[in-house]
Amino acid sequence: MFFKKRQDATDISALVECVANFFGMPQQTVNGWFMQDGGQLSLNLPFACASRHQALRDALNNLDGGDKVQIRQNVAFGGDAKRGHRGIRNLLAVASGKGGVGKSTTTVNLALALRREGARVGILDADIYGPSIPLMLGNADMQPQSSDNRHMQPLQAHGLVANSIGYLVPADDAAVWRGPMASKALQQLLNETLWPQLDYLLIDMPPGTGDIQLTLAQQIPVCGALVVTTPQNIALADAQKAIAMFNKVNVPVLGVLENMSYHQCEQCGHKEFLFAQGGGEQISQQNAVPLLGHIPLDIHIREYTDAGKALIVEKPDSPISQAYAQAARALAMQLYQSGLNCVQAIDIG
Ligand SMILES: Nc1ncnc2c1ncn2[C@@H]1O[C@H](COP(=O)(O)OP(=O)(O)OP(=O)(O)O)[C@@H](O)[C@H]1O
Repeated sequence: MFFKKRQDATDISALVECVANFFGMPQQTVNGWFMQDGGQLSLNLPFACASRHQALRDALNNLDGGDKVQIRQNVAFGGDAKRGHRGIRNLLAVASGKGGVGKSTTTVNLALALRREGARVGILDADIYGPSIPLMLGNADMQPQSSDNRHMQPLQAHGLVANSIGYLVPADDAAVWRGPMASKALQQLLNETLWPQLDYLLIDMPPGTGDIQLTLAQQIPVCGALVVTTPQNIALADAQKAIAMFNKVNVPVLGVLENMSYHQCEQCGHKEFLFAQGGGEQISQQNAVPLLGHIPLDIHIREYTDAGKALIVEKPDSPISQAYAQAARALAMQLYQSGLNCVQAIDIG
C-alpha cells in the first residue's frame, strides 16, 4: 500500500489522543501511525497487539470520524533498520543468568503468544549445549530440508518457524563443542536458515553469562534482550549478571519476566509464593527496566510445553495463556519503543 499524504494533524488530534491513551504512548509518536490514502484514514500499529484491535476499535468508534479509521498492524523494524536481518524485522535475545528458570519454556510460549497477536514469528535455538526447543515444539524427530546442501528450510510447528542444533546433531555431540565451534554453529544456524519474512525472531540463548554468552550477544545483531528470572535471590543475582552483560555490549535490555512467580491452588484459589515474592520488581527497579509480567508455576505449563503442545493455541482464554499474551504485548511495545532510541549495530561476520 502506498500512502500518498498524511492527514493534517489538527484533523486527527482527538483520534491521536485516544490511541496514545489506549497504549500509554506519547501523542507525538502515535501521530506518525496515522496515514491518509485517498479518502481512507488508516492507523498502522507498529507492534504485535491483534487481541487489542477490537477494544481500540470500540474506543475510536466513540469519536467523530473514528469509525472510518482502518486499523492495520505492520510491525516496525527494531533498532537500526539496517539491522533487519534478511527480512527479519526484530531479533530478540531471551536470556537468563541461571539455568532451569524456564527460559526455553518462556521463549516458546511468548513466540506462540506473539503469533496469536498477529505476528510472523520464528525461534532460533541458540542453547547449543542443551537445545530443548525441538522437544517443546513437538517435532524433535524432524530435520531441516536442504536443496543445495548449504541452506536449510526451518521447521514449522503451531504456526511458528524454528531452527535448532537439536534438529541437526545428536545432543551428546554438541554438548562437548568448545566455544568457537558452538559460536560458529550458531552463526550458521542464523545465516544459513532460509527464514521467511518475520516480524520477530526469538533467540533462546544458552543459560549463563560466560564468554560464550558474551560472544553470542555481540555476534548476533539483536535489537534487544529479555531476561527471564525466578523470584528468589540466587536466581536474581544471576539475572543481574545477564543484565550487566547486555549493558556491556550495548544491547538494550527490554525488560525482565518473572517466571514461577507463585502457585495458585486450583481448589481454593490461594496463591503461594514458593520462590519468594517481589524479586522481579526488585531487579527491574534496580536496573530501571520494565517488569513485563509474572508467569505462575503451573502444572499445565510443564505438561503442555514439555509434551510439545501449545497451551496458548489450545486454551487461549485460560489465565496462563492470558498472562503470556499480556507479557508478549508488553514485550512487543517495549521493543518498538526501544527502537525509537536505536543503538548502533554490531553486525554478524
Ligand atoms: N511457569 C512454569 N510452570 C511450571 N513448569 C515450568 C514453568 N516454567 C518452566 N517450567 C518447567 O521447568 C523445566 C525447565 O524449563 P526450561 O527448560 O524452559 O528452563 P531453561 O531455563 O530453558 O533451562 P536451561 O537453562 O537448561 O536451558 C521444564 O520442565 C519446564 O516445563
